[in-house]
Amino acid sequence: MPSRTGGDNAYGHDGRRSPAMVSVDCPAKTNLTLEVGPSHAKWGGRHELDTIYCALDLTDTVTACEKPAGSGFSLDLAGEHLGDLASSSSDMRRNHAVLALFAMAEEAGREPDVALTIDKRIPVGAGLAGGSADAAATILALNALWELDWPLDRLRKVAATLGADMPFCVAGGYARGTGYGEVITPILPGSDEERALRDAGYAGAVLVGAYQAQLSTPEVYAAFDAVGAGEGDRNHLQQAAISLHPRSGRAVEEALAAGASHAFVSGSGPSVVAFTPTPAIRHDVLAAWERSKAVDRIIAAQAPAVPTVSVTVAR
Ligand SMILES: C[C@](O)(CO)[C@H](O)COP(=O)(O)OP(=O)(O)OC[C@H]1O[C@@H](n2ccc(N)nc2=O)[C@H](O)[C@@H]1O
Ligand SMILES: Nc1ncnc2c1ncn2[C@@H]1O[C@H](COP(=O)(O)OP(=O)(O)OP(=O)(O)O)[C@@H](O)[C@H]1O
Repeated sequence: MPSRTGGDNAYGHDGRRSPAMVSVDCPAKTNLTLEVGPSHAKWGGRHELDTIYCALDLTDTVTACEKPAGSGFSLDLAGEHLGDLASSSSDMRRNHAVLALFAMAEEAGREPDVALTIDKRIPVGAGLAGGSADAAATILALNALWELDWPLDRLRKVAATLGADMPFCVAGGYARGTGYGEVITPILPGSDEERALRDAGYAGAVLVGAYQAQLSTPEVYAAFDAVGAGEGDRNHLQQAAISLHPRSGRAVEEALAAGASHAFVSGSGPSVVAFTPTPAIRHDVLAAWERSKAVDRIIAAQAPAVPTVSVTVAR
């Protein structure tokens, strides 16, 4: 579940002040397992999935503020690594955060008069669901800004109209995803399944190996249709991603050789995630990647993580 600061009494009932600004830190995701089945026309050609999602505390921050009635939306992007979002041809109206604003406005019967800012830290086009995290953050921010107080299920329904990963990103943590990835069964803290994931080493410190290069998710699924899953791969898209971006394969091998308890291509790639159970192993994975230049950038994170919602009330 998303956590919330600003105090339960800050807004929401008669006599209390309304939110003026809402900021949401939304985690990136990876897939601890990703089984890919056949594609279906009814899902626009998307493939059947059975996956265990895991959120990482590598976050983007989305801030939403009310604008004057009739003034429309605005979007500001900040960050050192904006990938293809930085290009002048990048259309703001196709940004996942803006699509989420439109979807929420329609569902709530409101005008999208909102100023959005995104502080981007999640690498773009990296298999880390950065765009989905921004959309999920926007949905959570508007739920608070507009004092909708919709339950998670309703927020997830809006998210599912926008993309496969988005319903997971709304609450993060660990969860099983089925359907085309949008049917979410949470794996709750303290449950047997959660303990099993932790015992298997899927918790704690991770290193994310990131790249300047992006991979297109549809192209990776198309490559999967051609090459299939690699033998023994828990991520069925790994072989396809590596066929398009061989450096990811080298980074996985080096992390495993350096002692990572798990190392794999994240989702559709090209990023690589390595679980590092001890400081010594973490040091060795870092050293291996730095020496070989198998990745362009190394980001430290923790797993799992949940979104946080911070509300500032009007003065
Ligand atoms: C690779 C993953 O990140 C793993 O969690 C997701 O499956 C992709 O999630 P996403 O980027 O939110 O995907 P969407 O935006 O819904 O779909 C983008 C494209 O990816 C492919 N796609 C996506 C999901 C899915 N179950 N099967 C697919 O084949 C389709 O070509 C689709 O047109
Ligand atoms: N807010 C956003 N952040 C990142 N990418 C965005 C955003 N809005 C639109 N996009 C577009 O979406 C494409 C995929 O970006 P994203 O970072 O979500 O990839 P990804 O992590 O590989 O996605 P996934 O793992 O969910 O398939 C990019 O080419 C980018 O232009």
